[in-house]
Amino acid sequence: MDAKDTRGAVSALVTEPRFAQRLREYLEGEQILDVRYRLQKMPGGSVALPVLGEKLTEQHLRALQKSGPQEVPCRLTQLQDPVPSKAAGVRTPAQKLCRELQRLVVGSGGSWSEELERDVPRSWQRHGDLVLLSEDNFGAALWEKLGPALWETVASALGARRVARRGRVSPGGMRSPSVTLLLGQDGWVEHVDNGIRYTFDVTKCMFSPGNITEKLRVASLPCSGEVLVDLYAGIGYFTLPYLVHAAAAFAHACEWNCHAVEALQRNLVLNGVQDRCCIHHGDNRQLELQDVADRVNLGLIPSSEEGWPVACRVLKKDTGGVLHIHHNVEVLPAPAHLQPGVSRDEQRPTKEAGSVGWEDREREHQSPKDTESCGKEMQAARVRPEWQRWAEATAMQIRGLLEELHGRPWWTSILHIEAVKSYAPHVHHVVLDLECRPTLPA
Ligand SMILES: C[S@@+](CC[C@H](N)C(=O)[O-])C[C@H]1O[C@@H](n2cnc3c(N)ncnc32)[C@H](O)[C@@H]1O
Repeated sequence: MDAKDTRGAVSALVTEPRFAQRLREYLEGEQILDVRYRLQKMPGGSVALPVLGEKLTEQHLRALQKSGPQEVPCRLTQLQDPVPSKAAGVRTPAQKLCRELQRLVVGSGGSWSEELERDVPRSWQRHGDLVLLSEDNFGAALWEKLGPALWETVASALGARRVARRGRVSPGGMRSPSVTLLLGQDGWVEHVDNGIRYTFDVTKCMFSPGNITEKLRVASLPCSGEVLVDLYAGIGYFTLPYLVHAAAAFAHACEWNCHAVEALQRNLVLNGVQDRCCIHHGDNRQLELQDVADRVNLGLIPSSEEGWPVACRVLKKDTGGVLHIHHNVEVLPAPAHLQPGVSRDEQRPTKEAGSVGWEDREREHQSPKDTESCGKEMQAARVRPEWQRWAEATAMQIRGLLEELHGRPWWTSILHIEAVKSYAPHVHHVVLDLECRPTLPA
């Protein structure tokens, strides 16, 4: 049966108005009425009923033409400009995408299947006019046969002009994304986050939308007059909020990926803060800087541990400062029987449960044992014990590094543990705000 849709057009059966109701009932009964589109009046007064072209068979047409009381004289046509029904009007972008792809596949001579339907993306990242698809979709062999029309359809269904697809972030320290541009000339995009403009090439730099809460938190930190060292600056995800909103006086931004450095340079200019930032292009472990920072950002996961010695070196040796240490902490689920009255679902970590702060606590004259008392306070506030244990071990280790470096006692204090996001099943990206000060002579 040659009743395939062509791209943008919809198959329909045309009949006289007096047969329209009977035809409609038949098509509904056979589940081939295309409810995504309205019935359409045709020139000359006939009525066109949209049908699912890929399901309409020769048998259907024969049954309709068969003489007798059920006879419905009709002919097949293509509606070039179908009008979406009300039901179609409330479709989500994902449904719209699926529908357009279905039409493309069928129109190209293929047949739609559940496998293809499962292969259609349900979510994506949008960067202005570019949609970034994940690596999990369009795996079926048939997609490739559709050529550029596939990506043109994806773009038009999602109201975009460019399409790119992500592979896995390459395992090296550069965190380079393996993103391929599928439609469009280049991968440069622009984002505005919390009033800050970021531009970067999606095919060359990583973007972490999940870090938005941390970017907002950083923006609200009181950093007036401070010097920041951002050891893993990337395109400036954190450097910029520190400079633009948190009023840091100056930032040293370390980054070894030349593409990220290029984006960072552009972003500093875009936001008018290029005079307050020095970019150190290279491996931060070789950084020559020391004794300059009031605050050090260590935004690398799964661990920034390799940067801890350099973070200690750049902290001001007479007054110390605050480290913001990112880390992925693994949380092992407690057996349900050990948690009376708590279902497994309730045990699942949530962002809200994990965000704890006690900025109000007295910080003067703290000694290293304060780390322990912080621990009790945090547990009371439902910090995961694993986060707590990791934070305490880190605080001890950093204190050791600082004492070894300067040959005198220092204290460290856990100010806050922020849960940024969790990765299934039990890995949590957390940020430890650690205050580090040299102990004043008695
Ligand atoms: C997670 S990404 C970007 C970061 C941003 N802080 C965020 O969380 O969205 C970490 C950045 O650190 C850079 N990087 C990793 N190790 C580095 C090193 N030893 N020296 C300098 N840059 C490094 C990577 O190239 C990458 O751009």
